[in-house]
Amino acid sequence: MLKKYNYKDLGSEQIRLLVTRNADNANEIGARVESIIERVKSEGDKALFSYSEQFDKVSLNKLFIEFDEIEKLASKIDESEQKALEKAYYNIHKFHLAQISEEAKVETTPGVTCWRETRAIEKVGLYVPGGSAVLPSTFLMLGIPAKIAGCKEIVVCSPPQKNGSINGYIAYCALMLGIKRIYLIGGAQAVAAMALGTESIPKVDKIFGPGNQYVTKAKTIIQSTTDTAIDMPAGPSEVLVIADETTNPAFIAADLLAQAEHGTDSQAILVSTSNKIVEETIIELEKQLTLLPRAEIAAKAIANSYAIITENVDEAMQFSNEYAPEHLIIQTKDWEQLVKKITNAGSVFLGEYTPESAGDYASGTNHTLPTSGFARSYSGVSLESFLKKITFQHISKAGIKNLGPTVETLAELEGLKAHANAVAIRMRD
Ligand SMILES: NC(=O)c1ccc[n+]([C@@H]2O[C@H](COP(=O)([O-])OP(=O)(O)OC[C@H]3O[C@@H](n4cnc5c(N)ncnc54)[C@H](O)[C@@H]3O)[C@@H](O)[C@H]2O)c1
Ligand SMILES: N[C@H](CO)Cc1c[nH]c[nH+]1
Ligand SMILES: [Zn+2]
Repeated sequence: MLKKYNYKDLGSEQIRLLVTRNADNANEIGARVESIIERVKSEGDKALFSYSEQFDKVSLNKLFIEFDEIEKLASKIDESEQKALEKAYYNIHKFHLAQISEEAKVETTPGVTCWRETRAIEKVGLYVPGGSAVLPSTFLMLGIPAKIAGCKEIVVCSPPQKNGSINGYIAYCALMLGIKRIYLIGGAQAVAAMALGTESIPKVDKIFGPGNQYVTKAKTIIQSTTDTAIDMPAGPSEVLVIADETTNPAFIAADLLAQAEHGTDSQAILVSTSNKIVEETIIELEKQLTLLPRAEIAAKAIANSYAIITENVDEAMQFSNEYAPEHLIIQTKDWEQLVKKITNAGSVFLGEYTPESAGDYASGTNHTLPTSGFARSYSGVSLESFLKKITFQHISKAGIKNLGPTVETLAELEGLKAHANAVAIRMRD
């Protein structure tokens, strides 16, 4: 069950260890992923067929399914399920559409105009996880901003099901998104295939999407070894709940378990000013766990998690900022006062009636978020993730006369005469 610590008893080294989420077998995962990437590089599709047999236990005869099959699979899902996916689509679309922004042109010096224009990243790869649970919600979280951005080529990979196909929910999302082909590949091999290209899988410019430790490791390796970019490291799910003496322990337990059920390597942290609430949450966790189909997975994740008791909410916030959680839930009576004090978090859920699950599925925000402390430096996926901003400038004849001497002086002081000449040559009458 949840281990308990008193914040005031923790030294800086203990805090450092508590906020570090290194997997026990990180070296083994790294070595395995490197060899998967190498094999995809040298063998292409052949390696992909082989890894599907090895890891997904499926013998595929083709690496993708196309529109006819997607349409057939999508038609089989219940109307109520279609409606729920459509409602999620609508809200996610509305939130991401509002992220379109225009920037003004700026005249920095008379005759010198600078501005930025936005262009979509042309070829993007979306990874939709499907190992322990199939996540159509993730398909919407990635596909909707990619479509709004106007990406020309959208390559989608998701692990094959045991029948060598995909499930109807993924198919229904593909129909809504207008995506006509889905590649049946999972894990590190999918990331490698999209970064390097194979006979069947097109190489892309940027890879998006969450996944387990193999997927996340593959993304970080390809980011530094190929010219394909990634959105961020978005690995095993995490949540940190800040609670005080007024928080409902049943709500806390429910929110902790919602992330714990994703995988045994998920983390669910409670930081509370009240020991009583922590004790009651532990009782609630035990009660609610017994009702979950994925109780075994969730129990293991909870065993890897902990509760911290602090003197006040400011101390709780301080720990949360050090931990930099993927999801931060603040359920204290004065949650408004803590908002400005948040410095590191992927996505924040405020108040008693804001479960994190709402953001996972349908409130509108994106659930593809940085984990493992990367919320200190990365944002979650948004429309911007699929866009590039290109800077432009135009300088008139009068403008170069105004700016030229400054550029010449700076070029001279750096000893770069050719730079100075490129300006001087234009300033002669
Ligand atoms: N951070 C986020 O934004 C976010 C969002 C959604 C989900 N998630 C996380 O995504 C993860 C999904 O994980 P998953 O496993 O269910 O699906 P997944 O699709 O990420 O991984 C499945 C694939 O892993 C590979 N694999 C499995 N065992 C392997 C092994 N021993 N060696 C090499 N490769 C192996 C297989 O190729 C398989 O197809 C969860 O940890 C969940 O918490 C994170
Ligand atoms: N909580 C996950 C992000 O860490 C997203 C998700 C998908 N489905 C359910 N939840
Ligand atoms: Zn979730």
